Amino acid sequence: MSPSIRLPEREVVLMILHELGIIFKPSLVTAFTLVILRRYADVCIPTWAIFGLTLLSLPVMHGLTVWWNNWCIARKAAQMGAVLPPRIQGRWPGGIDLLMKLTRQAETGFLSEMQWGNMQSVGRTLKMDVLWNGRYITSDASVVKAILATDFGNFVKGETFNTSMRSVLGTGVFNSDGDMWKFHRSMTRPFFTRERISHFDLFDRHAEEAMHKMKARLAEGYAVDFQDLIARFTLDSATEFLFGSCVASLSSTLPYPHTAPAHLLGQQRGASAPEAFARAFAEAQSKLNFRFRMGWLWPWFELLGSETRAPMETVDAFLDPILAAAVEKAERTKRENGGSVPENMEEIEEDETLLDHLVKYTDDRKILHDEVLNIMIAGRDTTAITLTVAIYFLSQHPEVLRRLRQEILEKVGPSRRPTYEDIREMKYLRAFINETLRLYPAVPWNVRYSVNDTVVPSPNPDKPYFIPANTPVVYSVHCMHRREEFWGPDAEAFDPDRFLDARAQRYLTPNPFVFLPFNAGPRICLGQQFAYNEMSFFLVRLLQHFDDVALREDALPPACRVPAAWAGAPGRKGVERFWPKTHLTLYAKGGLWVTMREAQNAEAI
Ligand code: HEM
Repeated sequence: MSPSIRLPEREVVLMILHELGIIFKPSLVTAFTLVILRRYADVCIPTWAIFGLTLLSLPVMHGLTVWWNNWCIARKAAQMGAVLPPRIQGRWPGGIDLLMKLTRQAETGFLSEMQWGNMQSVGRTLKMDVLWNGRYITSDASVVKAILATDFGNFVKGETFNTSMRSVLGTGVFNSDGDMWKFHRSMTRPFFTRERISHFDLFDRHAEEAMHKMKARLAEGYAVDFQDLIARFTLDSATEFLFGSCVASLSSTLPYPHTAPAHLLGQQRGASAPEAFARAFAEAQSKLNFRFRMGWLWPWFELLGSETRAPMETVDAFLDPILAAAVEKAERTKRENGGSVPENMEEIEEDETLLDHLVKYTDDRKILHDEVLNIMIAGRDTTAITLTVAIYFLSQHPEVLRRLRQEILEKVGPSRRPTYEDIREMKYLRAFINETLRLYPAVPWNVRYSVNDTVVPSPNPDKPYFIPANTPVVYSVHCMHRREEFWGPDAEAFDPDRFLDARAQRYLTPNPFVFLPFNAGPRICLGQQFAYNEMSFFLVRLLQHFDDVALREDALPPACRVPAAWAGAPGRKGVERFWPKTHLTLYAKGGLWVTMREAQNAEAI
């Protein structure tokens, strides 16, 4: 067989057969019934009529099924004393125009723009019918609270989500439910103790290298793509934290802006293994996002082979030797100990990495692979994009930068390494990070599937919204974080003080579910404290070295610049100078190119 021929994955074939079965079942039943009637009941039906009725049965039965389903839903809602949320319907059959609009918006629009518009016009929770399938969409904190916490058992990631994500996430913690999820979570949780997550040596080495790299490039007279730089920092930190050996992505050449001379741009061509890994990782996540948007239709786009296979081959080529070495090391240790396994698996030795820890639980390469990859996705891109947006905000708000530096210099001074206690006491720093996470949460959109028929709060306390079993409920933390009723009339403004002044007591304290960058309930982010420490540490180090940040839009390729037509649009769309996009996590289109000024005299701010 020629290597260029791509065949569909077995899973994709099965899904398509299943869908074909659903679509053509009415026609098959009609044809079968008519043939039986003609043959055995002597009913005179000409062949052309059998063909015609079989064809006609397709739209008729489909229409009847949709009508019947809607009728059942309305009846069950009434029985439960509930109502249905407002509905967004397309003009074309099956809401295909909505799907096209969603796709176009994802490509050319501002983050969440279409759904934000829908929610502003019909309400915080709505139902959208795409391809004859209803999905609920919400930015209501009380609904999100029900999904994630109070009615946790009734909302799962679900089989549909699991299947579409499996070729990348496997059955790791992000992509499993029930016992498998509990197993992943319980074997990973002990690793995130305070002692572990405040080992700052690791961050310090990589942060110093990142500063050094940045200074060298700035000295050459070029802007730096901070998104790329920080992704290397988090990749090196994550691999060292997870595997005990870092991939040294910071050691290879940083990208030059597209305007640099050809000989410099040429240096970037052959990507190093870590770079290839990072790129493949991002590509695989983009494919997953596409699948999610397409709903049940996605397998049809992968008839010629899985879209994630190529990027995952690159990812696995990078991961597999690391996993093999860890399993081998664990087996060696076991042999040296006369074949015994540690008695208390929760006990973690001083120099133990997460992978060393995981191999105590299992030597199943697939489980190890999935778990490590999930933690990489969970921990690396989220932290990197939050720091990227943080730097963007520093470039736009010099007064915030000045206050932040002041706090850093007062607390830590111009060169000392910050400690865990320093970071805990730096209130403005925490408020700054929170405000960044509020306006641009790293996971802006998420989804859960209902297990049983259920209800969630609506604006009318006497009439909750009904949600039928097995329905996707898509929740947007990004939209929730911008709602005026949850954050006040200045919800769209960037202002870290809202976490420190009376606004915190007024809005956040009585309703903590309005701020959920790390999720909530039993599936709350395991790495939250690790992330705060890593991000705080990096920001302290950065502002000890630099005292000014300037955004360099001229270094962005023109296609990645914010469209001129957005100027003056309502909300953040009208003011933003970077283009926020999302696959599983958020990213800045084309990167975030900046120049920074080295601090000459840190005491003189
Ligand atoms: C700014 C940084 C971070 C943000 C905004 C963030 C956000 C989130 C969110 C929203 C979820 C829920 C996903 C879902 O259930 O669908 C999550 C889960 C998770 N996060 Fe984080 N995260 C961050 C950093 C980290 C780090 C550094 C690690 C580990 C090194 C980590 C480990 C995890 C894990 C293991 C889960 C899965 C929890 C579960 O499903 O039980 N995260 N995170």
